[in-house]
Amino acid sequence: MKIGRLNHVGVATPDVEAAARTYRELYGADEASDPIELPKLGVRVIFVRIPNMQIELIEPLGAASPIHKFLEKNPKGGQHHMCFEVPDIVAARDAMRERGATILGTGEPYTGAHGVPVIFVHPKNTGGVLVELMQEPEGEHA
Ligand SMILES: CC[C@H](C(=O)O)C(=O)SCCNC(=O)CCNC(=O)[C@H](O)C(C)(C)COP(=O)(O)OP(=O)(O)OC[C@H]1O[C@@H](n2cnc3c(N)ncnc32)[C@H](O)[C@@H]1OP(=O)(O)O
Ligand SMILES: [Co+2]
Repeated sequence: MKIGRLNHVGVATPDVEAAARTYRELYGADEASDPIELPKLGVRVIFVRIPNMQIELIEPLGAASPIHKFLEKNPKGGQHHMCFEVPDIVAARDAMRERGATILGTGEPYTGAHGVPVIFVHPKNTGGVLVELMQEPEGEHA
């Protein structure tokens, strides 16, 4: 198993609309989704679409949000994770385990913000970088 395309970089922020405005006004990145609330995932998201990848702006949603603590430590926000596509998320999870990595949560892939299954690998396994792996969307390389 080897990781594929960088699908998105996750950026945590206290305010996804304000952050999207910055990417539009400072960098001309003017293709962005409306805010999307994902209560089961504990985040509110705006996708800023740039060529070949996205910036996933995420703000906490609900008391149990997984990014609360991150924003306590980084009140203005910051780079949060990188997400790579894999052809088979279950095979990828198994390979990560075989290679000694810690899969976060229950260890089972679950549906992420793109409607496909994802897993997260603990930052300690990647030199302090939180890595998300996501099932390659259907027809990606059609
Ligand atoms: C899934 C929907 C969407 C998508 O793309 O589909 C998203 O990507 S939503 C993104 C938000 N969801 C997640 O991040 C889920 C996985 N994350 C987690 O389970 C937690 O955030 C976790 C365990 C990575 C950290 O949780 P927390 O900060 O509450 O726990 P700790 O303080 O114990 O952290 C342990 C250790 O990790 C360091 N840390 C925390 N967050 C990050 C980060 N984003 N990047 C790098 N390192 C991080 C933290 O500082 C601790 O380090 P230590 O040296 O032990 O103090
Ligand atoms: Co993500």
